[in-house]
Amino acid sequence: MVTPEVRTFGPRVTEGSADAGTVAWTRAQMSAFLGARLDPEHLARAGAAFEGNRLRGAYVDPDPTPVATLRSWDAELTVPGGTVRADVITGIGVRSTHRRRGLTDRLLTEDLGAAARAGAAAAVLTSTQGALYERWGFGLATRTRPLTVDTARARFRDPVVRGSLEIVERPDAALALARPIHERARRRHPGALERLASQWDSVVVGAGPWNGFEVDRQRHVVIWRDDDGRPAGYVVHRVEESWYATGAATLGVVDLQALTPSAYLELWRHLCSQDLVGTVRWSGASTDEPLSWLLTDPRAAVSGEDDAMLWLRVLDVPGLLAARRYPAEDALVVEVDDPLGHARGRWRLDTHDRVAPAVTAASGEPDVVLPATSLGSVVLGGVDPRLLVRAGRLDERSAGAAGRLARMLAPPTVPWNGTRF
Ligand SMILES: CC(=O)SCCNC(=O)CCNC(=O)[C@H](O)C(C)(C)COP(=O)(O)OP(=O)(O)OC[C@H]1O[C@@H](n2cnc3c(N)ncnc32)[C@H](O)[C@@H]1OP(=O)(O)O
Repeated sequence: MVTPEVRTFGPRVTEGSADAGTVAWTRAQMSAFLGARLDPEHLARAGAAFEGNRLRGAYVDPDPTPVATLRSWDAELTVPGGTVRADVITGIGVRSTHRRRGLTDRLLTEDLGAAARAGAAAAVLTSTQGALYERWGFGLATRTRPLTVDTARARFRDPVVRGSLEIVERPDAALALARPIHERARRRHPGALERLASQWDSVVVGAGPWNGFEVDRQRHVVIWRDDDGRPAGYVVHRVEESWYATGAATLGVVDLQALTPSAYLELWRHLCSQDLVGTVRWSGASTDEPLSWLLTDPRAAVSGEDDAMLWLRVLDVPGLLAARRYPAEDALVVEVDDPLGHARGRWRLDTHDRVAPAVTAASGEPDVVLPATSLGSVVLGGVDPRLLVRAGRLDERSAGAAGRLARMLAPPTVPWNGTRF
């Protein structure tokens, strides 16, 4: 059997058409995900949407179409108290005739190696399958928890309406207002990512390669301004089940970002007070939404089952640990086991200086020993190290070390990534 050759390149689009390599790569990736068959115009749009990304493919010559694909790019990832550069990975797809031959392993191992050499502190992905990515050192770091509101029961405790709302019809105008809000909001949530222009397209107009760039005309963007007229929150929503049969539609929240408690309250008041709406549902909500605390009847807002969102793979342990801030002053020696090598080692994490935590190579006995997957899960603060001790996934070598680590890693807000990719 011929061993496929791995090639990496950037997409090229000139005068409205994508080059042959970009077209073949995009077609292969769409087909691995059972996606839409794109015509040349849309292939060029897909290529343009991938601008600045790394396209990796495994090729069996002379076939110009790769049998396996992977796409990645650099983006800022929020960590508690700061940001790091992360390698964002998506589009891993293998032709059905070439599965289970180690092609994902090759593409992913190469991508992680290149990202580590280029100085990325971590790699992140969202996954179609939960059992897949731990073998490459990814740990589940953030979750979402769907929120469903019965609008007939939702009465807000605070009757005073603040600020003003604007329904922005034009997508470019909506984007110009929403983007700066998101840029500030994402820095408050460990696990949040900077968005590519193409990701904004999919949020605001609902168009992307997966649906043949079909515009979702059900989407509406509402901006909230404070009493001084400053934009401080927005919601993108769409009707999921029409009011036509029942007189009570289900409104889906696509994205909601609020910079202040008032922005959050007023956006939800708006969502829940519309005529012809019986239910509001946000599948991508955080696991600590304050909504039910704003209502006279907390049970008007019901939370569903958690879903896995962001998987994180640490590539640079000292870089990542030194970039975040810690609410507790302490010092621990942490040993990380990593078959791929990127995170392997023993470090002393000293957080006595709250502004400049020290991470140094250590030779003494470790207080905790954990695999790279567990480090990926705890490093943003979304998973308590004591839970992983109970699950046999973190070894506490000195008494109470997992609790001390939990206090050091506690995040300012629960990690949340509201952008699936
Ligand atoms: C970040 C993202 O892009 S998520 C999207 C993932 N892609 C998809 O779901 C599209 C459809 N599926 C596919 O294209 C492929 O089946 C993939 C990408 C899931 C796997 O690709 P393959 O090339 O077959 O994987 P590869 O042969 O490298 O297998 C590597 C390891 O993962 C294991 N593995 C492969 N698929 C799965 C799976 N679905 N669930 C659990 N383990 C799996 C293999 O058994 C192998 O394990 P081993 O190292 O212990 O032997």
